[in-house]
Parts: sequence; structure tokens; C-alpha cells
Amino acid sequence: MTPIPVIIVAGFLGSGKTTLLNHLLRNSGSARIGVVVNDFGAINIDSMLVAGQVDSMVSLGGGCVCCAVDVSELDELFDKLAHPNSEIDVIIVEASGLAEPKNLIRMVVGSANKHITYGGLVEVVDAVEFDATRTRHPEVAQQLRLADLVIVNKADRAPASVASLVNEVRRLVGQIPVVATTNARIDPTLLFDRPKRQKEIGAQLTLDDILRDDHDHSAENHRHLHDEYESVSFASTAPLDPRALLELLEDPPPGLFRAKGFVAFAARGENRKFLLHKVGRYIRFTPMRWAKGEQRGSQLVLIGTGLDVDAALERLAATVHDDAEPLHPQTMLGIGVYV
Ligand SMILES: Nc1nc2c(ncn2[C@@H]2O[C@H](COP(=O)(O)OP(=O)(O)OP(=O)(O)O)[C@@H](O)[C@H]2O)c(=O)[nH]1
Repeated sequence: MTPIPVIIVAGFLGSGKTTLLNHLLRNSGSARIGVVVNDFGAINIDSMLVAGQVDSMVSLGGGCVCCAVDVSELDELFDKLAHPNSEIDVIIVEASGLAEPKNLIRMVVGSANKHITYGGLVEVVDAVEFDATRTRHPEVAQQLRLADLVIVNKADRAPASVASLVNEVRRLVGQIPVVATTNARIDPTLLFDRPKRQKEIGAQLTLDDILRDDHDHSAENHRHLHDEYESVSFASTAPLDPRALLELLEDPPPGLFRAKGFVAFAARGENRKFLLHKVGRYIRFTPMRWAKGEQRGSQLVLIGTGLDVDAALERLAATVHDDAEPLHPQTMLGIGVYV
């Protein structure tokens, strides 16, 4: 079972977290989303009801996700959601307005549950309120730097200043990708994959299908959504230099948000296949065996926003170890840190 990514959505009151959650639920495609929220009142559950997901909705007892709940309770929720029968593909935890995402990240990364993995922190910023929020809470900049993706929402309400605001946020957060949105409409594939699931033959069009935002699927909008992010695919039959790959992952090209795939390394005696999962600064390698007859090699996909595709490909190509002579086994040490 591939670990289920747990995505944390945070942001100040009223910035658009629930709007984002509803948008993701409506446009999840074949992906099944498990949500952890404090209050279901505002969540559009229709789309989940018809998808049979209502069982996987779990509310945390009273109060804010990370203050009132200890780790064991959140772990219990993850156990429930990550149960193979639930067929959940992604879990989204909405931090309440003032909840400190840091603790949530710690809970997810430190969870004993082997079936989940950290899927990144999305910080939602209100384009209209940002300056005022920053004056009142100077620590907001620090908080944003924890994010793996920053969404500057309500672009429609600040059309004249949104571009400069995005630049200002970029200056604050450095390499972290920043996107401007209206109604938090980001492309869900930026955050999670839509698995190929065969629909039952003769299955009726579900309410889910009907409810799906028409808007997002109009040709114009689609183009717009996809303009916001780039994805780079890379394949190599020659094995990769573990040090070079690590350098790329630890110091990624600006705008890189996710990296996934599998890798064959060029170290002597290293015969394993390494699954790679990276989101923001979080990197994880999972060693596996190659299947019988499987062609050894590496396949990686980088996803980002504002990513320089050619430069990213060039850096990927530079990780290939062309020499027939394998590298010293010690070159794997750095990878071990992320296993
Ligand atoms: N004009 C405009 N309104 C938006 C946008 N996104 C969200 N809103 C509205 O802003 C209000 C707050 O959005 P929510 O999604 O509830 O925000 P939230 O972060 O979940 O709020 P809390 O749970 O109270 O912290 C709602 O009335 C939304 O309809 C946007 O891009 N443009």
C-alpha cells in the first residue's frame, strides 16, 4: 500500500480554507479524500455523500485541532482513515484559524502509522487582509515559511494589487511556490494524484459528477489552471548518483513543490529500487525490491509552480551516473537519512 499523503491546510480566519476544501472535494476526480475538520457545518458534504465517503469523515472532539487533541487521538483518526477498506487516497486536515501548523506537521511526521506520509502544508492568505494581518501578527511571515505551498486567495477582490502581493509573499517565503487564486481554485493535481479507478460498468453518473465545478472544466479555465503549474517528467536507464540527486532535492529549483517516482542508484552493491516522495522540504525514500523482470532505471516527476522546466531537466540529467564503474557504497549515506 502506498502511504497516504496527509495535507494540512492552514491560514488566518476567513482566508478561504473551507473554500479550498470544498473546491478540492468537488474536483477530486477519482481520488477519495478523507477530511479532518473541526466543524462540518461549512463543508459541502453532498459530493462526499454520493461518493460514499461519509464514513471517512471524522470530527475532532471540540476545539482546535492541535491544541485540544493529543497525538494519540489524531493517530486514531489516521488509523481509521488509512484503513485499506476506506480506499482513501489523500487525507486533508484543516487547521482551525489560529491552530499552529507546526504542531500538526510534527504529529503527522511523527505518527506511528506506516500508512500515512506528510503531504505538505498549504497556507491560505487573504489578498485583501494580508497587510492588516501582517501588521497585527508580525509572526505571519514566519508561519508562511513553514508552508510548502502558499495560496494568495481572493485575487478577484484585489485585482490591482494581487501581482505585487504575490511578489511580496515570494520575497517573504523564498523558494516556496506561491499562487494567486480566486475561490481557492487551484489544480488539485498539484496536491495529490487522481488514481485510475475503473468505474463499475453501467455506473450512473453520480451527484459528484454533476456537482463538479463546471467552471473549472471550461476550456478557458482549464488552461488557466494548468498555466499555474508545471510538471517535468524524467526517465533514465542509467543509474543516478545519490549525492547529486540529494543535492537537487535539498536545494531544489525555485517553485518546486512535489517530486515523486522511483530511482536506481549507482552505488556498488546497491540493488534496491527507491521510491521517492518529496513535498516541500519533506523528503522520503522507501527502499523496495524490483519486480521480477522489471527494467531497472529511474523515473521521476517534478511538479511546481513557476518552475523553470528546462533548468529542472538539466539538473535532473546532471544526476545521471554515466560511468560503467559504480560509485563507492558510502555515497548512499545521505540517502539513508531520508529512509
Ligand atoms: N470574493 C471572494 N470571496 C471568497 C474567496 N474565497 C473565499 N471567499 C469567501 O470568504 C469567506 C470565508 O471563506 P472560508 O473558506 O469560509 O474561509 P476559512 O478560512 O475557512 O474561514 P474560517 O474557517 O472562519 O477560518 C466566505 O464567505 C467565502 O465565500 C475569493 O477568492 N473571493
